[in-house]
Amino acid sequence: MAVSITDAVKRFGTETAVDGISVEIPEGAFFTVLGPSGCGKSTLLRLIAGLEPLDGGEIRLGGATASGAGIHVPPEDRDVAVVFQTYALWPHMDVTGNVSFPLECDGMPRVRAREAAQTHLQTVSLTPYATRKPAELSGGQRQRVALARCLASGARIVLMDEPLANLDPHLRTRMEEELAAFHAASGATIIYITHDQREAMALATRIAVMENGRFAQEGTPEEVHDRPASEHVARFIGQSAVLQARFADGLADLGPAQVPLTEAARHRQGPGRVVIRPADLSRTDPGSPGALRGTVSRVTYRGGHWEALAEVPGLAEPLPFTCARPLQRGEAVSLRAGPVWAMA
Ligand SMILES: Nc1ncnc2c1ncn2[C@@H]1O[C@H](COP(=O)(O)OP(=O)(O)OP(=O)(O)O)[C@@H](O)[C@H]1O
Repeated sequence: MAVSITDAVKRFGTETAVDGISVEIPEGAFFTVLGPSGCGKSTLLRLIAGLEPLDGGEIRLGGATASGAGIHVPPEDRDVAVVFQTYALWPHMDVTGNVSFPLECDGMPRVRAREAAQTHLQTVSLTPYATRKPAELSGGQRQRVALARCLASGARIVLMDEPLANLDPHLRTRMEEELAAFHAASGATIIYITHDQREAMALATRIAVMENGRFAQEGTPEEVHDRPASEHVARFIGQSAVLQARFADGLADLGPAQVPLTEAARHRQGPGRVVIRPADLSRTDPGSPGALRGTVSRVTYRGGHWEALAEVPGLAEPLPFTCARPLQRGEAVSLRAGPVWAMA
């Protein structure tokens, strides 16, 4: 395992920012920690980097204890590089210097360090900017300098704290592709923090959804999206309606209609809740069996398709669905659901 965390605890005064997290992060993973502001994401990253001491538990990097009872390996002695939201570039050095300087500090002769920097700048398509100062670069280019510096460090574990947060949406999408390419080129284990679930889904091989200092769920993007373990996870990842239901014989009785459960949820019996996402809903005839008949309450054009909500009498929340043609508020709509995921 690249990173093994066992019962990690970090307190600030009376507040517990990290509250007993355990996780195994395999070599080469792109591991995303997703959660709302203040849930403890940055603190967890700082613990892994060694920027904060642990109050309890253990962190092992590459099999060796880095933080634990009586042990705290300093950040510079961990095989870890950190990319921050603010890029942390040296303003007085040019792009090449920003990449080569850490290598020189590690004892590499100046000429060799600058040659190595050029190779990494080529990887992130920054060769034409090698002699510019950070102030003469766009946000995306500055972030690429930070990535080149990471590549140069040769660190096997790269920690990224919302590295795209300061970029405009268009550039974010492009940088996501560059991060995926960076991951492939470096083969490093990446631990990536974000509160943007779309970004987490796009990049991660595994996602942990964090809530109040704990991992509410950890798994592949498909697992946390399709089989959320709790209402918090269901609501944090993608659009959904979470509805009370009664389960029997592979069906969820929602009141107005019965809908089929997914294979993995078919064993459920008794009361519980279902998660209905837009992909679970399709238009149907009002008279067809299982039809959920309602009224369109909101319509948003999303370029090529429309996102809408339907209020269905007897359901506590509106159903989110997508449609290929324009709809009107107040229009009658019939939807067929399923198979849908069930929670206890
Ligand atoms: N140095 C500190 N001293 C005191 N409290 C702190 C310190 N660092 C973090 N905290 C508290 O710990 C909690 C978790 O903070 P953290 O920065 O880890 O959250 P986060 O999930 O990264 O939030 P954001 O997405 O807003 O950056 C917060 O309530 C915060 O106020």
